[in-house]
Amino acid sequence: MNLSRRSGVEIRVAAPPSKSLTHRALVAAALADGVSEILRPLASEDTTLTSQGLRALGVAVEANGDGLSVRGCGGRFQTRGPVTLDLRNSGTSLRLLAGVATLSTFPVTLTGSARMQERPVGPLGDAIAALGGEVGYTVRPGYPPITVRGPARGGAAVIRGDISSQFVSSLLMAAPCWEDGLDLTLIPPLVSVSYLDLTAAVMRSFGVEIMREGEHFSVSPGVYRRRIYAVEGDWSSASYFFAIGAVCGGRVVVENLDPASLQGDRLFVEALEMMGASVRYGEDGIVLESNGDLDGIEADMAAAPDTVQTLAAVAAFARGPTRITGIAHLRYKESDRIAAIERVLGSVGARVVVEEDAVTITPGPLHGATVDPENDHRTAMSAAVIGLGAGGVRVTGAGCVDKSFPQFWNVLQEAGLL
Ligand SMILES: O=C(O)C1=C[C@@H](OP(=O)(O)O)[C@@H](O)[C@H](O)C1
Ligand SMILES: C=C(OP(=O)(O)O)C(=O)O
Repeated sequence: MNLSRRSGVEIRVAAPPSKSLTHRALVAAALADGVSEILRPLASEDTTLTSQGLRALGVAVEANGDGLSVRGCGGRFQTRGPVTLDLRNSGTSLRLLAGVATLSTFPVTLTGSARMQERPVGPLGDAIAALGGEVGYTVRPGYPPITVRGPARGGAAVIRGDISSQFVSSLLMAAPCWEDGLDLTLIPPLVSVSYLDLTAAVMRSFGVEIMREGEHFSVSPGVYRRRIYAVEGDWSSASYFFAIGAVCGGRVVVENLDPASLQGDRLFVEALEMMGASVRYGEDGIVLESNGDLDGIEADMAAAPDTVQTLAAVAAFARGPTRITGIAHLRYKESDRIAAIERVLGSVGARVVVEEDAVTITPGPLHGATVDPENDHRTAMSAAVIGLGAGGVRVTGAGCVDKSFPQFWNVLQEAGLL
């Protein structure tokens, strides 16, 4: 994909449905006591992997118009033998399904791409074992492939919070179906905490009880109630459009976003405001205006990991350095995203200094480059932002956006930006 420099953009786009909420709604509906309807789910590689995984566990997930109809299993998967799930590159699918695999009568092996086999799952495995499940690893302890065998009783467990919130979401979502529910204590520091709010919100909307006090969660044994669930728009996917407005200058309107959303990536537009863009929550969308003059900032992005690369891309266009903190856990994503920031921004002329938990980006005269996103969708989409701001950027392997946002390049084309 070739990106040329644009300035003074005027675009109106709709955010695609939320990936995180689609995964969660599928899992909750699969555990519920009847047929649920999921309206406006995200159609993407990763959410399809969650649907396929649930089907392999015996749950009927069927297209119903634009939505999905899910016949819940009532808390026990009716498997007829051992199951192997290939969740490819989807961390959320693998981690969420590892917890609910304790609800299968037969062992479930969860595996994925070569990169997925480098993404940790050990703290989740240890917690499942402490709660009464059986856990084994066939290649490397603590990494997929992981085999989970239920039943788990539930009860009390402790888990570290600094690697991935998905471990916690996984235990929380399975917990209502365990005899003793769950009392879970998280060991700080906590990363990606906003995703735990999303998990709790979806669980509550499917009728189960979950309480949080600081670092402590408790979930009572209970039943997910079937329901009609409409998926709101995705603030992470929307970040690329806001970023384009900020670096190119002009006016960008993004529709289909809830201004009161619990999604942590809502923080991203606040970062752009600090950099000098103006943001208004209008009747028919979120409106960003910018004259392209941006200041460098300091931002703690621990709660919003998926927009760190978008912010790093914008930082390359600011007047001074930007320091982004709270990001050590980006090393465990689809790629090592701290290395990706250093590599991509370095290749277009910005200077990047990496620390254990931070990066500092110092803008320089920018020039074009060929960017290989190394199969990381967020690297590809943030490279598009750099390309539209600086020009002369070619993104190879552009199809990797299918993971979370298959329409990304089409939306740019329809907006007249390609
Ligand atoms: O639970 C979720 O839906 C997600 C949690 C985050 O991961 P970590 O908790 O591993 O940081 C985020 O990066 C991922 O894209 C989606
Ligand atoms: C990290 C991501 O997803 P996952 O962990 O589900 O692979 C992402 O979408 O940026």
